[in-house]
Amino acid sequence: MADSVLVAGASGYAGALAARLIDRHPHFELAAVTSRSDVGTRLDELYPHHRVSKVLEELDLDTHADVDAAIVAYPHGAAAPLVAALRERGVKVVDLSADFRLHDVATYEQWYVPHAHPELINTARYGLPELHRESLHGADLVAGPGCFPTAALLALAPLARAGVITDAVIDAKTGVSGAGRAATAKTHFVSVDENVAAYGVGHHRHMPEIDQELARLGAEITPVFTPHLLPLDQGELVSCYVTTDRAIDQDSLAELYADAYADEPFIELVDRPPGVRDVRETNLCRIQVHADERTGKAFVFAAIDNLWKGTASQAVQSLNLMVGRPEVEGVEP
Ligand SMILES: NC(=O)C1=CN([C@@H]2O[C@H](COP(=O)(O)OP(=O)(O)OC[C@H]3O[C@@H](n4cnc5c(N)ncnc54)[C@H](OP(=O)(O)O)[C@@H]3O)[C@@H](O)[C@H]2O)C=CC1
Ligand SMILES: CC(=O)N[C@@H](CCC(=O)OP(=O)(O)O)C(=O)O
Repeated sequence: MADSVLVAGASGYAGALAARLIDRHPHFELAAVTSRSDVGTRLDELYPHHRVSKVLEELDLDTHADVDAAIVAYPHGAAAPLVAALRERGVKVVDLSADFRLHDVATYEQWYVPHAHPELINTARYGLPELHRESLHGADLVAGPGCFPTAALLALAPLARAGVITDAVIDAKTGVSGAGRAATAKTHFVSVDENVAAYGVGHHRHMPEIDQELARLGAEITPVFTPHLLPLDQGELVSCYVTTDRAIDQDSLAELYADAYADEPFIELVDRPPGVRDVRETNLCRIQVHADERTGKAFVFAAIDNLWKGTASQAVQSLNLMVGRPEVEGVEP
């Protein structure tokens, strides 16, 4: 029997895509899509390309919580109360926000806002299946990783697990959809078009998440992380420059990554620099490694689609594991 799934915040970029993936999924049934400002509008009026005809409704827990699972696509801070209400009613949840990613509530509150449900933090699993698959099987609450942490952690995990990283620089580029549906002075067409600029310099909210997850993988470092905004709608590239405690030649580096990702359906190892177009509208992460003889550093480049592998399709990948379905179902490469 199909598992019914609610998508809350479906009028936003990530929620709308999640609704489309659930609607097309062979096992899940899209039970309802909710929003505050677009109630009564068909989702395909807002996003014709997703071709989901369901009408957006105002969230009503009395009716909408009668589902097996939910994807919550609210901004951070707004997500936690809904997640808590859904968990209270026994609904499995993938939360796309940052509310349950950081294990330490003080760190969360330092970088975000006061946390409404800190008691749930330790019940959440980090939804990066390639690195934490076992913990996602049967999980009730999964925190979808940030888009930059997804790409950066997939890029760095084999070296981190090998215990060889002493330092890293993560230079990141992203498309504008990462900022969500509402335009701001920073994301307005006129600001972004024909332009490229760094942002969040020295204080981007994904820093503590990357630090936390790298430490879990065995690299207790504070990497440099700087994102740049590009005039793209979707797509994200991280260029990582890694200092290691020993020399690693190209063959050893390539072998390390080939072994680490041998059975991963969504990781593509390639021998030329990946571009965001190579992975557009897929759940793939495409990675190239380069042992740089001149500097002795390991270079790792990773490209994802921020809305897909960076959030919505990765959420479906996790949801598959949470309910015991094949991991690739509905998000096949
Ligand atoms: N875009 C991306 O690439 C990524 C996004 N994420 C995360 O996914 C979540 C959704 O992001 P995205 O789709 O880009 O954002 P959007 O701004 O496009 O969408 C946010 C959604 O939440 C609703 N919403 C906004 N404020 C509130 C509130 N206070 N209470 C309830 N609902 C609210 C909005 O609709 P309405 O105002 O009508 O209710 C809308 O449906 C965020 O937590 C984001 O950080 C994570 C990784 C990547
Ligand atoms: C272009 C742009 O602004 N991108 C966003 C990406 C946010 C994201 O991945 O989501 P979370 O907020 O859920 O971590 C940013 O840099 O904040």
